[in-house]
Amino acid sequence: MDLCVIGTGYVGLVTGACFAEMGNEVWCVDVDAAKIEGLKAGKLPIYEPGLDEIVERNHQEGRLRFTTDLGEAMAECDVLFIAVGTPPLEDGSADLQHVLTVARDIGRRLTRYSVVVDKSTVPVGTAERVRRAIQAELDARGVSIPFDVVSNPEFLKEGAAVEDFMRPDRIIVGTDSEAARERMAELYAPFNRSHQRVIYMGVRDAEMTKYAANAMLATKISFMNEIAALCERYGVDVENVRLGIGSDQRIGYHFIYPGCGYGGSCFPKDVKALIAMAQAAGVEPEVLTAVEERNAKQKRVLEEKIVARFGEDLTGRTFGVWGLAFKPGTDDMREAPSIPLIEGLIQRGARVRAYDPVAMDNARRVFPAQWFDEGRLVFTRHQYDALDGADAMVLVTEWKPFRHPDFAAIKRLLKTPVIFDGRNQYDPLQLERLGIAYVGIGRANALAGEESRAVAL
Ligand SMILES: NC(=O)c1ccc[n+]([C@@H]2O[C@H](COP(=O)([O-])OP(=O)(O)OC[C@H]3O[C@@H](n4cnc5c(N)ncnc54)[C@H](O)[C@@H]3O)[C@@H](O)[C@H]2O)c1
Ligand SMILES: O=c1ccn([C@@H]2O[C@H](COP(=O)(O)OP(=O)(O)O[C@H]3O[C@H](CO)[C@@H](O)[C@H](O)[C@H]3O)[C@@H](O)[C@H]2O)c(=O)[nH]1
Repeated sequence: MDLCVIGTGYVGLVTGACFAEMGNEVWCVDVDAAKIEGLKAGKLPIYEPGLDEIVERNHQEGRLRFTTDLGEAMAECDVLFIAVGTPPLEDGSADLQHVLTVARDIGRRLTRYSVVVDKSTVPVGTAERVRRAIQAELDARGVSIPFDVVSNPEFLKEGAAVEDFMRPDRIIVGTDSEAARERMAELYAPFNRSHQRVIYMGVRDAEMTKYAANAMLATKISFMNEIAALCERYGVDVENVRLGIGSDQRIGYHFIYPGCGYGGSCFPKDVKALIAMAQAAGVEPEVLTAVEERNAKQKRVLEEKIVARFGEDLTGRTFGVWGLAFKPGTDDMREAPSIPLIEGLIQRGARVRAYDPVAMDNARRVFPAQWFDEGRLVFTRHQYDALDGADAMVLVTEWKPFRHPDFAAIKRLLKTPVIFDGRNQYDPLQLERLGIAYVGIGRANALAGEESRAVAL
């Protein structure tokens, strides 16, 4: 099939590349000329494991093409994916300006029956707004061309995007049109070889399904982070509790890892957008608000633990931070817990030395240039350089090379052997034996103070 994917970010590029890999002819369109030029020259705008290989192969073989000219792409395609960003507005609701701009652009160029597929995460009712925006342009042109708008939300995770796209748990297709359903069935047929993965439903049902999925996952994480806080007060190791409850199939092991808060471009914004949708509909979003508040607190937890140990004023202290990206496997810094942590430490007078395997270029744009100029924030070439002379190590993102490090080297490099483990990667007892103080999230010794013992007794 001939497809056009509009928006060449994390979702658009993966969608385009994976459909091309399945033998389709794909045009990827973006307004960002530098991104498109880079892609034409074989330079990927994002880090995503395995993506470079399929982009390169399909580009070379002519199935995957890049352009800033939507008209050029639409001349050959009649399935048009919208995969542009839907960032939060001030009030938390989703900003649909890019989606609606694309809809108008499509309406100005439509020449034959086409299926417009909304892959961006959008509030219930957006497909209808997209339909109206396209129709308004057709009316302005004085032409009558049939088209359908389908909701096909994306569920890929960054860091595993290609794998998730190629082997999805499910593919949600929201449409009331038989013609559109047939096109989507044909397009997704290669992904259904082992079993049927497509779930058909109404357009509005599909739009809500995406938000409900992300909100449920965020709820599991915030719930677990609250349990972790309780565990600390009662001298309980939350890691044992996690294993204990995860073994119940009704709960499961996924998304119950406590940590220093969820980040990324999806959970924070989608929970906020769902809260805004609830408020607009007169439904009190009690659970969602709590999920959001717990996460905001959780992003301050590492700083609080550092302050509990070193005091409010961190002048003269240096902290070695491992991991900047919001999760391993990506260079995405959107809503990363490392941001408030580093800002908090530097504002308290500390210096920070940080290392991330792939996100340092993006992270450099997040923090004030002055901090780098003054040496208050240094990005190092190697993970161990970040710890050289630091008062403590802080693990924020659990990249694989951080999971089983050389603790003897860590102890040698640190001024005081203390590890703040924001992802509960390490064994507190092992570190204790090595003479390294350990502070995790919800671990039995996390407070290591009288307060925790007092409550436990
Ligand atoms: N990132 C994820 O893991 C993920 C997963 C599932 C769903 N989503 C959803 O998918 C959507 C896209 O997310 P993303 O992370 O890929 O965003 P992104 O910011 O990485 O990419 C969006 C791209 O759209 C381009 N764009 C903006 N306006 C355009 C226009 N008028 N015409 C053509 N291109 C335009 C931008 O230049 C950018 O390259 C969002 O709604 C998001 O919530 C994201
Ligand atoms: O048990 C867990 C699992 C995740 N996280 C954190 O949650 C955030 C999000 O992680 P993850 O869901 O793996 O990455 P995303 O790429 O943001 O993917 C989510 O958001 C996408 C965009 O909507 C959806 O498509 C995916 O299905 C959904 O998992 C990260 O900060 C993780 O560190 C935890 O703290 N504990």
